[in-house]
Amino acid sequence: MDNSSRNAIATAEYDRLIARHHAMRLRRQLLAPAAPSGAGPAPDLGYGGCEGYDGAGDQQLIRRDLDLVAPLPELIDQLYEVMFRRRPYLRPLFPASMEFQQAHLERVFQHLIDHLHQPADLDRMLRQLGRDHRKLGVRPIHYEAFEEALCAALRHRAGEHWTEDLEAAWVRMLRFAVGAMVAGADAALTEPPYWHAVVTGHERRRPDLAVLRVRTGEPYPYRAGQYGTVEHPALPHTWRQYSMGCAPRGDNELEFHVRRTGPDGVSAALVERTAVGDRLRLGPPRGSLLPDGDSRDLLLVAGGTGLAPMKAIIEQQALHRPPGRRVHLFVGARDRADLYDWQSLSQLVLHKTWLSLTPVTSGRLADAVIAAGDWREHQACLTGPTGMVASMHAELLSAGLPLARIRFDQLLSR
Ligand SMILES: NC(=O)C1=CN([C@@H]2O[C@H](COP(=O)(O)OP(=O)(O)OC[C@H]3O[C@@H](n4cnc5c(N)ncnc54)[C@H](O)[C@@H]3O)[C@@H](O)[C@H]2O)C=CC1
Repeated sequence: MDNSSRNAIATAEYDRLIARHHAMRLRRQLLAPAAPSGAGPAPDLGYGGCEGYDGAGDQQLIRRDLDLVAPLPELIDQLYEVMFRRRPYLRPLFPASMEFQQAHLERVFQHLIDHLHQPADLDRMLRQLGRDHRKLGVRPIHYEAFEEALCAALRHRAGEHWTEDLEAAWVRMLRFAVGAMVAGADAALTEPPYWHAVVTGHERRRPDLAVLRVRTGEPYPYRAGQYGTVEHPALPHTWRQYSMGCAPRGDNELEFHVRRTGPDGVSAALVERTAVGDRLRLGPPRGSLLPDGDSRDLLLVAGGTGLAPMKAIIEQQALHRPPGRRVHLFVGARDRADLYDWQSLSQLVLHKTWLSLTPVTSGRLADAVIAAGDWREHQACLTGPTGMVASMHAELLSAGLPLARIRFDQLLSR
């Protein structure tokens, strides 16, 4: 059997699994006593929200003994090895190549450990993650398998230095995270776990870059500046994040800007092996680049395909903009030819006195932004390569912009 038939069978099986979950979800909903929408934590896990959880205490314990179990990539490697050995039936829920999955989990663990003293912020992020995990067919039982494998991996790595205290702190952190994820998944019961989409446009703007338009069957409920995950039929169970490059529209059409990062993978498939009429699946929207209820002037700094969410934000501002707000967009590109969306940006900027657009195609993007003005009273949003976001972040902080007013998507940067 060739790869594409195998993939087709795997996808069909997966679709059947998801359909079963849909049916169970519906049944639960019909049988459940009326609950307010967005309600509640999963009662079976007894998740009572983040109140009462001493995240700062666990953070201290975990950090104190982190060397015993570090480096994280090896801990995670062992965790998956144990999990798939003990429960091989879980393997098909994961992509063929585990490399990205492992790196993603490493970022999640690191983010958890770094922010455990702020459980309320984590709670919000984890609920979104739980909502997102519905597309994978993840059930609470899978989290048990994960916890069992994590404990085995921790013990193995710490060896004779293992202590009950250390394991207990990790387990509390994990259960807090799982509780929030299950609560997030349950609160999203009324929406599909993923959306079907058909490609309606595919423009190869650079040898390694395409701008795609897709149309979802059901409305895709996102806000400008958010991102979603995309699965290509050639790579089942492999989901990659891309920001939506237009504001929500009535016709359910979305835009994605995709640069190929390597020879294989979802980005390469989307750039090189995708055509109008192809079908994709989208996971639920995530991210909170643009804060609600703020009317300050906006400083938007985008590097490369980081332009996509900024374009969505500008389109949104053109529709609903707090009175008097000005918006400054800086776009960094490797060179002029790499300003792949220039035509559309120039159109967007026409007749908008509140919007200014500055391309930066030589020198450091951060230097150009800092030299161009006083940003201390602005709300800043940063998107693009991790190094660019990090340097822009540091420069804006030292130029006097408060930390709370510099936004970027932490788990998005590679
Ligand atoms: N919402 C978001 O935060 C989004 C983030 N992205 C990320 O943006 C990146 C875009 O990649 P490309 O289009 O290939 O960008 P690119 O490599 O073409 O870089 C774009 C700009 O960033 C600057 N830059 C690149 N690396 C830098 C570094 N280490 N330090 C300072 N400046 C740097 C370049 O000089 C250039 O001006 C990807 O990593 C993607 O994951 C993409 C879309 C949305």
